[in-house]
Amino acid sequence: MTDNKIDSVSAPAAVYFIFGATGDLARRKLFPALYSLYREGKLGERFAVVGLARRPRTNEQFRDDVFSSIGEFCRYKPGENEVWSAFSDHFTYLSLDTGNVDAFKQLKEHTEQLEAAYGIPGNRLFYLALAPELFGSVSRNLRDGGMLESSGWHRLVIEKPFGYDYPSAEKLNEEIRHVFREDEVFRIDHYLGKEMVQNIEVIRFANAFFEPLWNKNHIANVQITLSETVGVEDRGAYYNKSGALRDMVQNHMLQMLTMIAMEPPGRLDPESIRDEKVKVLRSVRRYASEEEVRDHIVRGQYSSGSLKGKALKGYREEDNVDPESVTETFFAAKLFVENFRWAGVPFYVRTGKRLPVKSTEIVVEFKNVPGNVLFARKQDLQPNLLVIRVNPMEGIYFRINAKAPGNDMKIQPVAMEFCQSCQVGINTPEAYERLLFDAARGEGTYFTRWDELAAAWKIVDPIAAAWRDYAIAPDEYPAGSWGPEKAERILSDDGYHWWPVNGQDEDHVVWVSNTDK
Ligand SMILES: NC(=O)C1=CN([C@@H]2O[C@H](COP(=O)(O)OP(=O)(O)OC[C@H]3O[C@@H](n4cnc5c(N)ncnc54)[C@H](OP(=O)(O)O)[C@@H]3O)[C@@H](O)[C@H]2O)C=CC1
Ligand SMILES: O=C1O[C@H](COP(=O)(O)O)[C@@H](O)[C@H](O)[C@H]1O
Repeated sequence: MTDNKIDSVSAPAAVYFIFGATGDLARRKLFPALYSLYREGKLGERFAVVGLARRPRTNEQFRDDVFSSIGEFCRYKPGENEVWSAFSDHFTYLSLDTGNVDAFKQLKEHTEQLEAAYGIPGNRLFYLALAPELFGSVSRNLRDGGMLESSGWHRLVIEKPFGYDYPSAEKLNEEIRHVFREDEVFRIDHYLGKEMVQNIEVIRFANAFFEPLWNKNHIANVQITLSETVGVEDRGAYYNKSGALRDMVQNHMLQMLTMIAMEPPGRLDPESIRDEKVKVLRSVRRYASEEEVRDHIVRGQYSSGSLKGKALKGYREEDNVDPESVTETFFAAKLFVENFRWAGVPFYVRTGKRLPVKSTEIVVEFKNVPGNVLFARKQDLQPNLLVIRVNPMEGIYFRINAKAPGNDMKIQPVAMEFCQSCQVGINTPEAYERLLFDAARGEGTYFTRWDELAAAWKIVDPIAAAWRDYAIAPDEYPAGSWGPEKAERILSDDGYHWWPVNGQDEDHVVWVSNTDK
């Protein structure tokens, strides 16, 4: 087995095994990502893709599935042309039950033929687009079926959710680690693949004027919003067991928080960056008592309401959801990173389904200057904001105070904006594309290391336990609203408010943005 060296130019020759090839994730994200990488020349020609699932498919049927998935979800559209034909030739399908070791032996033979045909030196990437309960048995059968005996590298890419709580995550991790080394495991958090989340470290560490201000002396609070307009769609059965805390907070929200709060790493390599992120997670204040949880956390569930004039049903009426469910579809919290840099600075986070807009934004609110000394109209002074727009708009927005044109010394907030999506638009690589490419070239920075996951569960578990033990049920909010009223209160008690996202609620703040005009 060779080392997991990073190839920075293009993906090395490899076989990609897509377990769960007939499923939703493969169809919506993985096949389109592979096609985009191919179209951009990042896969080269020395690769093969093997689709694996239980239901029978011929190679032709499988290629047809891939074709329609790409047509629907990829930013490059496949025509019935030479490019498509050359690409699809790389795809084959094998019907396999992950519990059957003999099927893996058959897979080994199939793989060796492909490797000989394409000149692939035994590099194998296993993408598990499967329910997590199957991760352990797949890992074992890959080993017992001889799939890890090739001379190249072996990488295991796994999806969230990684466990239901810390003990189950630890058990899952042990099962995987019996077979794969930590540096061979790539745990996906697709938020880490988003352009603007990756941009945070550049904004912070490549600009002279942010880092000196990036601390408790100058930052009043940080707000992280990940709002969705969708409900639970057809994922009621999964979501009802998970809820917003496990579905979004344990992973995406805490990952964004760590990117904002981490110390500059000694070097920009995966381990140094992830070392710093783990330190942040370990410094997050843990809430466990009933009082702490009630005071700092908001748990909500949407009831019937409306959005853009469309009537929407409540969560409990959704398919495959228990009509008496106490699962939260909204989560907000006031968190603290208890270290020297951030002592006393609140990090307000909120995420929810059936909110008014689809938006992920991070707002860093700076402390105000002592306005009453120089400026008569103190109320004109608005705090400086740095807004990182993650999704769906991508860009950076910096709000400063300037003199309003005219004879009076009147102050108005103005915006300086870099709208990345206006410039590169739909060509921005999608998160899965970037992460698949990173995994194929052994670049682990934007994957979650086990100790990060463990630390995140240790923040989330006591909250879930307090909700259960003290019967803290979610507060209702009408679909299409910004969550329970208490979500405003956790800020207003401190003299703050949520800054509007996506230029919503314009009377709250002068939000002069080129993209919003
Ligand atoms: N869909 C999404 O957008 C996202 C999904 N995820 C995660 O990705 C994983 C896959 O999700 P998703 O694609 O939605 O799930 P689906 O239920 O759509 O697909 C599951 C896949 O697993 C295959 N499968 C199930 N049991 C076996 C088995 N014993 N042996 C071989 N194949 C099996 C199914 O095929 P068959 O029945 O033919 O065997 C199917 O291809 C999950 O962990 C999910 O949480 C994470 C983020 C987003
Ligand atoms: O992981 C998940 O993320 C999506 C939101 O992702 P985005 O990239 O569209 O913002 C969420 O809808 C889903 O519930 C969750 O499992």
